[in-house]
Amino acid sequence: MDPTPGSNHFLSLPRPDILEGTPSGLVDTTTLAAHDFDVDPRTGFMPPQPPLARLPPAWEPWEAILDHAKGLKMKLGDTEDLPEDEIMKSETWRSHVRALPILPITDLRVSELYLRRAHHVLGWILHFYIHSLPPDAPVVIPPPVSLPMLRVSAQLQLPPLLTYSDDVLYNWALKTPLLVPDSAPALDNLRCITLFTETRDEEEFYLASSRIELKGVDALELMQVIMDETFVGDNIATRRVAEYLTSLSGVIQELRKLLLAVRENCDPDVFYHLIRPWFRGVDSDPKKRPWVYAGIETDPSLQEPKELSGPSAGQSSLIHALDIFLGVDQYSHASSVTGHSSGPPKSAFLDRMQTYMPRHHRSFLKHLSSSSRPLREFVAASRDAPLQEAYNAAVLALKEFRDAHMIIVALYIIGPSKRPAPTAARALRPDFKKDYGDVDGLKGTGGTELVRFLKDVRDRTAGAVLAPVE
Ligand code: HEM
Repeated sequence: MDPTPGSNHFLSLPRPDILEGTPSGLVDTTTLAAHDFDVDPRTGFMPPQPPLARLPPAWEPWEAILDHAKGLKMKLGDTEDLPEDEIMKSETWRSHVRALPILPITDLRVSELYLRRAHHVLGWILHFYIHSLPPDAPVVIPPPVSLPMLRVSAQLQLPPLLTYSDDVLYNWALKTPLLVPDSAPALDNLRCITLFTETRDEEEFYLASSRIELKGVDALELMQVIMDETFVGDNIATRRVAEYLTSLSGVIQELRKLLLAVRENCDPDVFYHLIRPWFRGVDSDPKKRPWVYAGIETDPSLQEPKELSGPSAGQSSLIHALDIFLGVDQYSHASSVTGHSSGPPKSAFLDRMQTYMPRHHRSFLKHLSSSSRPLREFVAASRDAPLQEAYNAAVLALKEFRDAHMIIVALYIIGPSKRPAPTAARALRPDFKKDYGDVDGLKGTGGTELVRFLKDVRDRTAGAVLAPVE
């Protein structure tokens, strides 16, 4: 796919260097829809066209070494009783990574699509490298990966490791070509480009999120029309907002179903033992090893990375958008909900996760939260019982989405970590202490003390429900 299509095309305008900024008076042309926060009316936070699947030939060494890693079906470095030939196989691959040339990224900066693909490829190499290391080896990312990754990440304003955008938003292709050109892909017409394990389970894990993102377009559309109506604000608008909110509850219920459907093709034990450890960031490493980006000291323009949590759907802009739009974020994003009870102070987990989102999506969320007519205030001020009921139903639908999410977490993390509990999938609201014993030490890939954190966010979501109109 040529990311510079035709000399008179919008995307062919020079991409402003992100570190230097857009010259004053000029629009941000880093992506076609940058002026629209890169949110597409057909595909939402997913790009409307399948993401670039290969970099130009100058960066073929990265693509080739990633292909090599995928083909080797490497095992996790901390696999118990790993046979000697597996240890040698991954060490040989890592020695090839260390021997790569340090490729310049200057020419990648012409296109956001090149940079996205570079972050994806380097992120995957970096995680293959770190998580295939023997468990006691220090984590030192060699300069041929660390330096371009830091430089690409600075351009994209993302942390230098895999993010949700690498494994979900920009990790798909069409199974079969679209029947109607430029339409949104059907939910069952997606496949993934890059996987750690080449298993259907891993692909389904990412695609569950992709489907939620695509279905979420209906929610984004409703948010838009509701916002328009709240600006009108008369009686007819109030009635319409109530109707749209009822539709929004229906969409959130659909998202919940899509989330629960991950159980159809993703096996919890395969996920927990074989897939999930590849995602670990620095704060979910059981050995608490620091990550060293070797060579960083040779380039004064680079900064020591501060955010190194592994990819998590907590980085999905869609769920954040729902929180913000419904006014739930003042509860769920409260500064006390950090996901950490010990260690250095952290900011609210969900706010921290926004630094892992593509920057245009981050700006979209900022724009949404600075609305001069916040929905929750509009509903509270209306004293209109049907409107309030419709609003509360939407908030509760989001809480039910989080209830379902806890079922998934019980099934995919807590169960396998304590021996599988066959009833967990069917339990509506698992009693964690009773069913699984002490789970306080379990960490999410985002580094959270996951049970306490997820329960806290779920319970706080319901905190936004408005008291009935008297
Ligand atoms: C097998 C599937 C899944 C598992 C095992 C899982 C696990 C987790 C865990 C452990 C966390 C805690 C934060 C962290 O440390 O990363 C989390 C957070 C989160 N996950 Fe998932 N997740 C799954 C699928 C999804 C999907 C498909 C979505 C929606 C796109 C989603 C949305 C979220 C959100 C929004 C958070 C932040 C907490 C919140 O807002 O409630 N998850 N997930």
